[in-house]
Amino acid sequence: MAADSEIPPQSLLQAASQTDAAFQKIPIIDVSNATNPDPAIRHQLANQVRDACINVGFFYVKGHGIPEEDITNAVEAGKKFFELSADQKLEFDSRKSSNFKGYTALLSENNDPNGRGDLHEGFDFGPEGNDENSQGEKNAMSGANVWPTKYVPEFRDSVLSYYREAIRLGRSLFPLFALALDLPENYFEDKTKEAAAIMRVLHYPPQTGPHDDRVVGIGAHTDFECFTILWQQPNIQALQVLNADKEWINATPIEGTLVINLGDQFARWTNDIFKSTVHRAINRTGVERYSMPLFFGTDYNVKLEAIPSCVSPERPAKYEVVTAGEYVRARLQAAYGH
Ligand SMILES: O=C(O)CCC(=O)C(=O)O
Ligand SMILES: [Fe+2]
Repeated sequence: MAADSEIPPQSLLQAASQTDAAFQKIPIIDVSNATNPDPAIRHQLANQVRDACINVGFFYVKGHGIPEEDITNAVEAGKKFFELSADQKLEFDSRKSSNFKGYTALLSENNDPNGRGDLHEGFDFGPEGNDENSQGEKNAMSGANVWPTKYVPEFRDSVLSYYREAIRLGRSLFPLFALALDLPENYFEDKTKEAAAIMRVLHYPPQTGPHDDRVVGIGAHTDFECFTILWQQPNIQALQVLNADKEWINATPIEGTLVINLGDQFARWTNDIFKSTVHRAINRTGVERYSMPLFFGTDYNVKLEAIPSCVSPERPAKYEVVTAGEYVRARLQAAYGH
C-alpha cells in the first residue's frame, strides 16, 4: 500500500478547517480505479478527491474511459450547427421553449451580473425519453429536447453518445464523493435516479479589441448543480479559476483529461466543505473555441440539506433548505432572464 494510507485519516471537519484555498494548481486525478473491487484502492482515490474538493473545487480526471471518437463526433456536430446562419440557428431558440432547451445566441446570457453579456453561443439539451417521469413543477428543464436534425442530421446521435458516456463517468464519481464525505458509498444512489443532467455545446468566437473584464466568453460564475464534467478544446487557454487570494488560475487543457468542477448543489449540501469555485472563460487566442459542459445534478425533488458529517457547533449549517429543482430553476431564470 502507498505510504499515505498509513497516515491516520483526518476527520472531514478537521481537514476542512485546514484548507488551502489559495491554490496555484489544479490537481489531476486518475479515476480509472473508481470501481476497483479493492475498497482500499477506492478509499485512496476518494482521499485525493476530498483534497481537491475542499481546497480547489476543481480537478482534472484522466483514465475517464470516454472514447475519443465520441468526443470528436459530438464536437464536430456542434461545429456544423454553429456554422449555420443566424436565422437557421434561431429556429431552435431556447427562448421559445419553456424548459431552456435549444439554441442560445451570442450575448443573450449574462453569467456575471457585472458583465455585459457572454460572448458565447450554445445549444442545450437533457436526457431523452424520460419526459413522463420527470414532468412537473419540480423539474425546470423537463420536457422534450429540440434537435436541428433538418440541418445537421447526425447532431442528435452524436451529442447523445457523448452524453451517455459522460453520465456513466458522472455516476462512477458519486461513490468517491460519498467516501470523501465520510458517507456510505451508495449515499447518492437514491438521490440521482433520474440523472438530471443538462449538457451544452458551446462556441466561443475569438475575442479581439481592448481588454475589458466585463466582456468575456463566459462571465465569472459558479455552476448550479453537484458537479460539471467539462470537455474543453485542446491547446486553447481560456478557462480560469478564482482562488481565495482572488487570483485567476489558468485551467489549461491537458490532453486526455476532462475537467470536473463542483457546483452549488454540492456546496449547499456539504455546508461549503466542498467548494463551488468561481470560474470564467475568455478566448483571446484568435481561433474559434468549443467546449462541452455537462452539469450533473441530483433528482429535482431532493432536499439540499446540510449532510450531518459537514455540520458541527463550530460550523453550523449556513444555507436554508431548498429542493434541488427550486434551486436550479431560480438560478436558470436569473442567468437567462426568462
Ligand atoms: O467553456 C468553458 O470552459 C467553461 C464553461 C462553463 O463554465 C459553464 O458552461 O458553466
Ligand atoms: Fe461554469
